[in-house]
Amino acid sequence: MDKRIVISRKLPETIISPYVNTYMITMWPDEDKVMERSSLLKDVSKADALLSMLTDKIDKEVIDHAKQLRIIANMAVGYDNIDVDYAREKGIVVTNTPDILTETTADLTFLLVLATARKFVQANRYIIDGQWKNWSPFLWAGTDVHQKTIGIVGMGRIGEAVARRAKGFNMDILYHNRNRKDKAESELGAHYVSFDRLVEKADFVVSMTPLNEHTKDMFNEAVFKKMKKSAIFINTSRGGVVKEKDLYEALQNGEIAGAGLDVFKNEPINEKHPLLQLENVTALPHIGSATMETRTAMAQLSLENIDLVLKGKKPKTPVN
Ligand SMILES: NC(=O)C1=CN([C@@H]2O[C@H](COP(=O)(O)OP(=O)(O)OC[C@H]3O[C@@H](n4cnc5c(N)ncnc54)[C@H](OP(=O)(O)O)[C@@H]3O)[C@@H](O)[C@H]2O)C=CC1
Ligand SMILES: O=CC(=O)O
Repeated sequence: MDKRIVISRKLPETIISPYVNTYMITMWPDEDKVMERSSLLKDVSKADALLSMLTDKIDKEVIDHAKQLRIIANMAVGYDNIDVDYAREKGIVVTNTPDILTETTADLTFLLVLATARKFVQANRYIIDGQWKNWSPFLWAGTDVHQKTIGIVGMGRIGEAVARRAKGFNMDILYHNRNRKDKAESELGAHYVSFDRLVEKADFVVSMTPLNEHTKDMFNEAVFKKMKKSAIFINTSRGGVVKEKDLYEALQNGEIAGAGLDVFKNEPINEKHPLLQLENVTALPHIGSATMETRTAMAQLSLENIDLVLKGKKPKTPVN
């Protein structure tokens, strides 16, 4: 037992137990509090492996503190919280958790499409608050999802899984990527269009792109102005792809009809944030992949990657 794994959030014992006789494991004791920066810096200096969360900023400072770190296993598919290039420079492997969360995240994304279109959360709050006095013809009338046009920006693993759900609702599927996806076009009947055409034509604009220097703030004032006034914007990728002030103004001024948001620029978003005051926003606390099955699989894959690298083998899901 000479190798040390640092885990930056409390994980269930059942997930950790296969490794406790092989590795020294230092685990942050809190499930819902981010590991303090000072503890991260201190612990990483002695670690051979770090199992990080998307809430940990793994930047040059952290990497420079690491003296013998061989792997950063991020318990997420997105890795915009990690300076991957610097890790590579230092010979540290970075891994993520692709595929195993695809269907779960697509379910949540499509849930946001439906919930936002049908004002699900607002109608639920209305009945619980005792405001329902009568059935009436247009009470909480939303908009149809079936047979509408969905536009997916970032037609990758999750984007395609969202498109499969949209096909089941007889939707027209538009998508935009930097590269065309022939299989998605032939199997799902998805149409490749420019970003501008997608935002102009779609009834539901869904963001599924990773956050990077090219996608940062890609949904901004000019883009919201191009959307239909009836359009609904869904974001399950990263808050950083949206200029939230511009989104707020578009929603407030009726330039678009609604938004379903699982992710925000600063998480957790403050409950007083202007976006959360709008009736036409359905908001969730970054729970795209949050099912017991999927989160367990993500933690297990992260530990498998660590185990492989510490045994001198190739990890299953490297990003660098
Ligand atoms: N809310 C949540 O809980 C979750 C959020 N996520 C987020 O979803 C993201 C996507 O995950 P996943 O589908 O597995 O990733 P993939 O890498 O499979 O898909 C991302 C897609 O985005 C496209 N893309 C990249 N850059 C651009 C760009 N500049 N413009 C347009 N398209 C672009 C890529 O295609 P191309 O290279 O051809 O452009 C690719 O097809 C993650 O990075 C993460 O941020 C993931 C899981 C859960
Ligand atoms: O946001 C979640 C992820 O896996 O990325």
